[in-house]
Amino acid sequence: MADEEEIKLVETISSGIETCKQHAVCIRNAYKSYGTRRHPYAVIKGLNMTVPKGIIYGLLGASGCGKTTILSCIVGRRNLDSGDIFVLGGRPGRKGSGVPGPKVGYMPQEIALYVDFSIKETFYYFGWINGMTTSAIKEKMNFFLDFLQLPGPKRIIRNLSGGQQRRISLAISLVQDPELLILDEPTVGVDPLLRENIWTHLVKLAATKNVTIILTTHYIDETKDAGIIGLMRGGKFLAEETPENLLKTYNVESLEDVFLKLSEIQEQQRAERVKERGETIEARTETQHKKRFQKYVPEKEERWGIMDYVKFANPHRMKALTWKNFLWMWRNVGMFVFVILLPIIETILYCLTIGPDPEYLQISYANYELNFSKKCNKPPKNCSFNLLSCRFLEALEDNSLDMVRCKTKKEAIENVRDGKAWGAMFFASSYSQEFQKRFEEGFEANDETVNLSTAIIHMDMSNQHIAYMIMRHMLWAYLEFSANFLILDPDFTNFAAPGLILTMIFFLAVALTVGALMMERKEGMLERCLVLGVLPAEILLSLTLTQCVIVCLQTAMILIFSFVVFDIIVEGSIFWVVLLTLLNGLCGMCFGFVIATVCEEERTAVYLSMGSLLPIIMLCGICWPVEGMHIILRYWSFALPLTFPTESLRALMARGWGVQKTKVYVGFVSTIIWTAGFLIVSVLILKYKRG
Ligand SMILES: Nc1ncnc2c1ncn2[C@@H]1O[C@H](COP(=O)(O)OP(=O)(O)OP(=O)(O)O)[C@@H](O)[C@H]1O
Repeated sequence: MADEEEIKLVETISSGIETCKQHAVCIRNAYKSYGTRRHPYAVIKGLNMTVPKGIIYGLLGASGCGKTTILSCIVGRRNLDSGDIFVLGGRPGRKGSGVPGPKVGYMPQEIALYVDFSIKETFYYFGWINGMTTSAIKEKMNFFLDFLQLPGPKRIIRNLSGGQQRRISLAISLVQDPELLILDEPTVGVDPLLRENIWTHLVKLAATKNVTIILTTHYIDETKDAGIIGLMRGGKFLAEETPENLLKTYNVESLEDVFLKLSEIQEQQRAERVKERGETIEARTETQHKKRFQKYVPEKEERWGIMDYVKFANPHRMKALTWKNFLWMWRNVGMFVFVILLPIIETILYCLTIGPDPEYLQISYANYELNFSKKCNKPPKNCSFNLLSCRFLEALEDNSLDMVRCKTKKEAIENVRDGKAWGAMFFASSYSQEFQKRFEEGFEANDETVNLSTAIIHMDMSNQHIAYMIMRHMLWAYLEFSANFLILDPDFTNFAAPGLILTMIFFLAVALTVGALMMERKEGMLERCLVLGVLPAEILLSLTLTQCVIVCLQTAMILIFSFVVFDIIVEGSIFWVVLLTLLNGLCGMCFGFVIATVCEEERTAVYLSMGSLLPIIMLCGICWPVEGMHIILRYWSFALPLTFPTESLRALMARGWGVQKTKVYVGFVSTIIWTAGFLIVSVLILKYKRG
């Protein structure tokens, strides 16, 4: 018996769903909450909504009651926690439903327009997104400019009033003649006469073209012309009726009074239920809903196949998106010139600041072999051959060291203590003589000979880098002086250049894409485009295409300045160097996409991209060889996107290796894997990040 009842219940629900699908929009037992799983905040609580085709549906309710939430579920940008929703016969967001898509015109609450574009450019962009021809768009634009009393088509959106911007937003949602029109507060800030005209136009659209219109408004009485109004309070409808029936049933003068009466009744009922059963109406309905739908077996849905993910890049949408990106760049040309010049400035700064040895570092010395009467003057040039201390000092004296002579050892040490010199050096009075003796006797030389033939050095070690640099310089000078032996200078500029080139390209691309995508999200444009059926992959592809132009220019600038102007060594094929650098720019772009899609706030995105810069520079072997890091960090380092490419570029540039060497091609493979990974993650986040 119980089983029969259950079967009957399931049949009733299934046939109810079939009827539901005939309406333009049909929602049953909808629940939606925000917040966390532990602390949910219910906004929609068991809501039912029926919107027949070809009518105007006024969705009314106090601010914060959940109207926008319902609309975003209808256009497929948010998911219900439970319940059923059908829009134009399908479930929004499901394969083949057509929602999101051009069948739906959506005017969000935010302006959602590119404020740097003109009115005409805005119409063109949205028209092309919807697959319209340019002449059809022009015709529509002229009609709306006249109808909505808008200024000339060349006016820039930024310079229009708030009301004018909203009217353009309204016109844009109507441009493609959608089957379903969703308008979130279309008449805010609009002159009463124009509001009347808008309503007349909407009524005409519904009557003549069978367009279904759902709109929210705070002006209750303007909905007298709506076919049905839904009065929403406490996450559900108080009533869903024609305005005439509501006025008649409750025997009042205005819809405001109907709302007031229904709200009072709802409050009364709530109090009674709590008193009677000790539970709220919502709690009871929610429990019933759960029980009922646990038994309901949902219809089989068509699954998304792999080809559905691959089949993107619709030509008209790609044309519109790419055109929009280039136009946006053109409108912000100053910023983009700066972005292209930035790598040149960075390369120049890098080559001039990192690597070259510090110059004119003062060293005080006391040479007891010479008997100068003047205090602290330079060592004499062309001193006699047998004064070896003098020859050593001559070898030391170049741009790096400034040898300052002192009379006594004490004076030289005091100079170091006072911070006037980085080191003090002394030669005994018999230095040359003892040096020759030591040279002749070799290991046989006694301690006294060794001591007197040694140039003693005291260093100020407060700045280790400078101290080691001076010591290294002295050692070379000594080797040159003693054995005339030439050692190659291990140049830090050339060591760090590959890593720095990749870091510059990578992070400039990150900054560029984070900026572009966050801008789209901030202005509500992303949401608007997604509702029109633009695929996340198309948005990312179009951004990649446009940003690629910038990355190519940046790469050219960096490489020309590094190799041509600053003579950074490049022994290997320049083709592979350029290719690896460009691939890293692409990888940076995709990393930027991940950051921009993960972060809700622009500020968080900036922190995340800046915060990732320093660890990557430190851990990817850019400033210091990976082999010199702590063992744990070494493993961690290999899991970062710039480590292998840096090694690869270093091998190409310094060693002149070809791409067939493992160390080189691993850099390319690693970059490609990271790029694909970042891209997939960002497409998935864009696709599934809904409320
Ligand atoms: N993303 C979100 N995260 C958490 N809470 C949210 C989110 N979006 C909306 N809310 C909350 O849900 C409730 C309903 O919001 P919603 O925007 O749907 O109301 P509304 O009826 O459209 O309001 P208004 O008329 O002022 O636009 C509000 O209390 C709001 O603070």
